[in-house]
Amino acid sequence: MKICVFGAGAIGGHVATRLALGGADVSVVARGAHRDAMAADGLTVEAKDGTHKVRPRVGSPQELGVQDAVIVTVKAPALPSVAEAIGPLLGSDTTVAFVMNGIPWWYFDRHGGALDGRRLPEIDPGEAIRKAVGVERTLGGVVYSACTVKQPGHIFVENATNRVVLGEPDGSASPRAEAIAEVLKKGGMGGEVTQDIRGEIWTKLAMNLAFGPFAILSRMGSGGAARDPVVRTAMVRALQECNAIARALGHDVNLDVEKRVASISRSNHKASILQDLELGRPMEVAAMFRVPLEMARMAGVETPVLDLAVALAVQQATEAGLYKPAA
Ligand SMILES: NC(=O)C1=CN([C@@H]2O[C@H](COP(=O)(O)OP(=O)(O)OC[C@H]3O[C@@H](n4cnc5c(N)ncnc54)[C@H](OP(=O)(O)O)[C@@H]3O)[C@@H](O)[C@H]2O)C=CC1
Ligand SMILES: CC(C)(CO)C(=O)C(=O)O
Repeated sequence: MKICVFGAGAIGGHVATRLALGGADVSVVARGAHRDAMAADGLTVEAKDGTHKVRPRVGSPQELGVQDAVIVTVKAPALPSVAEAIGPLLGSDTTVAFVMNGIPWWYFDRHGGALDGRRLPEIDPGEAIRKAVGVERTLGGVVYSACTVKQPGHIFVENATNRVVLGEPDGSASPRAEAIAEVLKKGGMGGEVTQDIRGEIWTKLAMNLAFGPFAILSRMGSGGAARDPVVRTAMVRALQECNAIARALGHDVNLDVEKRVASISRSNHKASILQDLELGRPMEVAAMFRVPLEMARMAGVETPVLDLAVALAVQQATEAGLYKPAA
């Protein structure tokens, strides 16, 4: 199976390595020093199950040509640049899986009900990615793995259990998702296929939406912020509000909020969106914060704690020049 990982940074580098270990013919699209290092010396992944070294092909979409599957693993603000470049990788049967955090551009496609077909212009300005890829090629994806690019060409994986969940926007059984999941499993990463990918998206997003704004406001790792009892109570309420949005949108998400907050309190992890703020990188504010709250309004759900925390966090991101609210 010919698979290209587009945006092979921390997560994409890990996924590309697992796909290569699983026997796929893997290539990567990347940029800068990290791309140059992968082209020169291959990709090294330092994980709990060992250090793995693979040599994916590194090139531009024109050089790599049509693929069986493309896995997109950029941060959400980079999607317009993916839309501009992805064309040469796509043939009539190419599957494109978006394995990213936050609400995806296709969320209301093939959704059914009153909200079916709603567009999310904050996530896909000008519908660039929709026009470039099309929903018929699209698979949703959620990833559980804590990865960083330690140095160009070298990915560090913090946690022992890593998995990717894939699913069709229309909730159907999916041989094309199964095919990718199988290769990931052979490569040593959990690969699962779900018939409720939106429920999976909300389950993961709850962590980003409920903890990310407090990380930005406190400038602390989530564990540090959660040790303050007032902040901890606010986090519990924020998670309850996330549950309520997901349920109002029809997903049987019922996170054990106390358990999740207890687990984040023990962690030293610094939320990725705070890392982006500190490093001056465009922040995934639309996909992780603003659009989910827009969806709460669509579903008629009140989210007072999230509203305040997100409004203050968005101010910080805007002040830093790392997020520009849609006009
Ligand atoms: N890292 C983690 O532990 C986790 C991340 N996620 C999610 O996964 C997604 C990816 O995150 P992560 O891997 O951390 O991000 P990274 O920034 O590490 O990786 C994205 C890579 O894509 C590259 N890129 C962006 N646009 C292009 C382009 N047009 N052409 C070529 N390369 C491009 C970036 O280059 P450049 O650096 O030059 O911008 C970067 O190397 C996000 O949605 C994130 O929230 C989910 C779970 C955990
Ligand atoms: C823990 C979580 C989900 C949110 O803080 C995260 O991993 C991140 O955004 O970095």
